[in-house]
Amino acid sequence: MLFAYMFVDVMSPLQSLIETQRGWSPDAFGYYAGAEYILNVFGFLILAGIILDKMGVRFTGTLSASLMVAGACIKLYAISNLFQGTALELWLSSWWTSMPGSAKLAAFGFMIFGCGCEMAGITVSKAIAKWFEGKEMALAMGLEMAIARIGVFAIFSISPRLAEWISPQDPSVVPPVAFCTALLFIGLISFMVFTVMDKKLDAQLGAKALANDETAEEEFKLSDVANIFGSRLFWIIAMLCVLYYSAIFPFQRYAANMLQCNLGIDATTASDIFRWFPIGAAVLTPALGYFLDRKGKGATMLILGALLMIVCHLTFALVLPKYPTEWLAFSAIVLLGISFSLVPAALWPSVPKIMDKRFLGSAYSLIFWVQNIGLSLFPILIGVVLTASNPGVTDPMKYDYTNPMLLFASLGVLALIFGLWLKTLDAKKHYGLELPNISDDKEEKIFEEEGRTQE
Ligand SMILES: C[C@H](NC(=O)[C@@H](N)CCCCN)C(=O)O
Repeated sequence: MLFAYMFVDVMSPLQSLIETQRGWSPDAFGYYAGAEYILNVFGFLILAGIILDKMGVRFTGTLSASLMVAGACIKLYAISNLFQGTALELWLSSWWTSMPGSAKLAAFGFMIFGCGCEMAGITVSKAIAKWFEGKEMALAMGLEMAIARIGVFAIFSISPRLAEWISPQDPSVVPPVAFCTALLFIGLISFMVFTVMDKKLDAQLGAKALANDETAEEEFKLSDVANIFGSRLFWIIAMLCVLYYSAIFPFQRYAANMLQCNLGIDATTASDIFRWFPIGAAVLTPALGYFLDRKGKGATMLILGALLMIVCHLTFALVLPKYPTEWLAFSAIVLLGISFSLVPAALWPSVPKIMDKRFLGSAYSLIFWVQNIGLSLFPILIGVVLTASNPGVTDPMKYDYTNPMLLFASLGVLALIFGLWLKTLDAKKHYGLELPNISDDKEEKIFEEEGRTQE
């Protein structure tokens, strides 16, 4: 996942370079960036969940890593000199001319990569749920997410330097993309090593099940997908997820410019403030996972995370324009980082508590699917609101971000409502969302108590 998240953002700091080198306009860049989610939104993710539950973690993980490598290779070829002047490039450039042939083929590669990336995301979640059932599951998920956030932070720092590495006078987008493609190959090999370990775990679990005289797990059926869609709890979690993440990932794209416009600072200073957001989340998510494993309070963490997000986005919308100071922006970014630790740390480990093990893959994939719809639509909506709120503004340093930030804050309010609803339902129906994941202590205590009474 580290290498996948690095590949996702490898081109983000190189927008101006690809514009001068290959003629990608900001619009073309936007279409390319949105391509990551397209096939997922049009149903691939649903299929991915079914494949995961039918074929298992090992097959699906290998398939998803292979898709990521294939997509990355297509994108690398599209932006390389090798592709320039080929018959395919000339043909691709001959229609929808505002989107150069290289951008179209790169977007196609990114679509394939995006299928692999989200498929890998659900596979990893299911694999962690399997490996850490009744143990430090939230800590393991938190560490996995922390590593991914470090990847985002790292690639923002490495990518521009790699672009200048071979020829500082004539920077190119090829070395960073080639570097990340090579990392994805390493990721594929790592997953193959994991499949060997996972086979061993299955053998151990099988032996244990036989020893305990357990019957085989019930098989996944296609009708389970319909059952998930019919579950009110699924929809509450999915809505919370789409509303919360739509105010985070799309915000990430606009954050640096929003800070520049409010504070009148350059892009580097804005990035220097903003980078504390993924780093803060990387540090805190495993710590909160550790807390959740031992103390529980998952639903409360979701509510707190949504509340913090509302405070931060309202600060960016209403307070920062009036009191434009770097410390205020920095404080709000740090608070948002805390929020971005609370919600993911609590959300993903909650899914195995409310969904049956045999269709966990489909449950994750359907939540990702609903989330992907929001992630693909909200950047467009924010762009439209930003343009409509700034008629006649041509200087990109002079945008008024009040309305887009209020829109993000309102997503937080809706996420909060779903969080409160979830907590109320949990209190009534006892799904265990507020309970710790680790039951050993409890069992040991009961055992000790029983031992004492027997004595
Ligand atoms: C675990 C979770 N991942 C997701 O929500 C992914 N569906 C979306 C990743 C988007 C990266 N372009 C997370 O990262 O918290």
